[in-house]
Amino acid sequence: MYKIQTLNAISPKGLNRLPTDKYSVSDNQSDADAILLRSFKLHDYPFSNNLLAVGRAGSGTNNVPTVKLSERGVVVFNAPGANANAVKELVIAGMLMGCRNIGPAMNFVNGLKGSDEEMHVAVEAGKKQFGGFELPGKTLGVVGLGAIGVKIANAARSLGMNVIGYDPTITIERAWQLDSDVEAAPNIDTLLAQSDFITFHVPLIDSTRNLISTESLSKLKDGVVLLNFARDGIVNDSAVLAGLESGKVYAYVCDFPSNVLRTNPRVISLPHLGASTREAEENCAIMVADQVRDYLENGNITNSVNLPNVKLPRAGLARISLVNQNNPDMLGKISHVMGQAGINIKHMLNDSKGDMAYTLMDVDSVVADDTLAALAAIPGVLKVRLL
Ligand SMILES: NC(=O)c1ccc[n+]([C@@H]2O[C@H](COP(=O)([O-])OP(=O)(O)OC[C@H]3O[C@@H](n4cnc5c(N)ncnc54)[C@H](O)[C@@H]3O)[C@@H](O)[C@H]2O)c1
Ligand SMILES: O=C(O)CC[C@@H](O)C(=O)O
Repeated sequence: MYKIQTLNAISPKGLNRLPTDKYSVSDNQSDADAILLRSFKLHDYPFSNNLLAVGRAGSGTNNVPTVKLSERGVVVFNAPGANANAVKELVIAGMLMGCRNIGPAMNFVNGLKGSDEEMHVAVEAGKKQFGGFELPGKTLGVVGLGAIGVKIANAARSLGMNVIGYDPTITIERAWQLDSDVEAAPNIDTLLAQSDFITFHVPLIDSTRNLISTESLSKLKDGVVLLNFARDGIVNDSAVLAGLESGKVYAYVCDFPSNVLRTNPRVISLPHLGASTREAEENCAIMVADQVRDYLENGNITNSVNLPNVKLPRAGLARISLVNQNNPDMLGKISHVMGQAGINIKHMLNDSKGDMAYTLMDVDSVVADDTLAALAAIPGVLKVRLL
């Protein structure tokens, strides 16, 4: 029986992929084999020695201590693209809310008093304060052209906007998906200087902190609509406040409220709602549950952030799965142990990602415990399993 610890509400559509005869799923599990979570901050979590996998039912993994888990040979999965449409739709809504002053206009109406007739008079007299502007012909700058950024860039093109994107590590797959009229910015400063709307879709890492800061704010046009549906910290809240006061920033729409900005009338802060649709929650949970199950039962890896994709159809009596450091001669040492045990390797697949490597071997012999112990004793081998 595999033990699965859930640390956030994971859609039952995903949990149902883990059959109850093989999986015990609970939010209070000891010695879990795998953890499923969304935004739970895992950095100080006491991991069990049994832990094999962490499944992030979402895209960002900044709440997961991936380096620490890699050192323990734990595979970290995420669900790339599974919530991208949900975020795209909210960003398009955010752009429209920002340029049409929906927040201040709703506050105005909510504050009206008197009869319906008196209200109609106040509405017609007051509405001029909330006149906005339209999307066609304006330039949207998209920072980060991954699963979400590409969808937003393409949607904005279909709404008649000019789109400029910046992503120094865009993948070939994403570049193929991008509308050919999206312009590539040579650097972020060019994007900041040309855009009327700017939206961020990058992971929170050292190089993406404070992409909007007091310094970068000066590079913006006047009256820009800024959107942050990526992570808290990518846009500096104090810089935005200064921008709102000076007129550099027309409106700020974000998924990460703070006390500095929450009550500002030109700010729309949402409670981290980007991925909160029924469809996105189901997509993420199904994707991550399937990936974790395939790893636990077959050793196959799909969509891991710390290990390579390795997938081998089962063929043989037994399968050995090894997570190891990406050091020279690991395969030589592994093959030597198998040879010493007189075991012929029927199929073998090995690949690496950064400092980590992974090996799957199918064999037709019974594998004794001392062979597994000899594999585990190879310096640099972090996890060995017989499947
Ligand atoms: N608000 C929400 O609920 C919500 C939902 C999903 C994702 N997110 C956040 O959005 C981020 C992006 O999600 P995604 O699914 O598109 O991820 P993704 O991995 O598909 O795309 C991220 C892109 O950012 C690019 N990038 C990295 N550093 C960059 C830099 N310095 N400048 C420009 N581009 C850079 C990468 O090359 C990649 O193409 C996630 O990491 C997560 O933090 C938030
Ligand atoms: O799970 C959520 O609600 C948020 C997920 C989102 O932040 C992500 O990075 O995918």
